Amino acid sequence: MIRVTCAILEQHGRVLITQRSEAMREPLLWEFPGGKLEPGESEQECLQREVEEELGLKILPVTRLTPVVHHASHQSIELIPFICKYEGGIVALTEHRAYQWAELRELRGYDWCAPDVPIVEEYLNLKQLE
Ligand SMILES: Nc1nc2c([nH]c(=O)n2[C@H]2C[C@H](O)[C@@H](COP(=O)(O)OP(=O)(O)OP(=O)(O)O)O2)c(=O)[nH]1
Repeated sequence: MIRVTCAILEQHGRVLITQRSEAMREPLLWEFPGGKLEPGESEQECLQREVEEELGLKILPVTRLTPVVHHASHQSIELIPFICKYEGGIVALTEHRAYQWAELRELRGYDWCAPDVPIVEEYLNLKQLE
């Protein structure tokens, strides 16, 4: 099982979401930035490293939400979400096709990677936007 962390990065009541590029697996779907856990790394360290690599941003993971296990034909992943605070930097995309600071009420309208769907629901539930 591949373990992947992802950041629900909040700022000014919006959340940063990223669109996977044509070159990535799951092309053009939306996700929360993050990536695979490396040996010896904590989940929070992984997230800080990945968001710095992918977006050039400093973040602080604050609240861990419920991990989602997803079985696809070629692999199984455990996607581990954290609500995160922005700490610094300006967005500079290195891998993704696009990003959006999405309003919470718009979040359900994006074409998400399958494992992200329950995470969006848990997050909106937490924010009382059912
Ligand atoms: N980062 C991220 N990956 C996600 C999400 N939802 C989801 O299904 N995934 C999947 C897509 C990929 O199969 C896997 C993460 O791989 P990745 O390619 O983004 O991570 P990485 O940068 O560490 O990997 P690599 O390209 O170096 O091999 O998890 C999500 O919200 N964020």
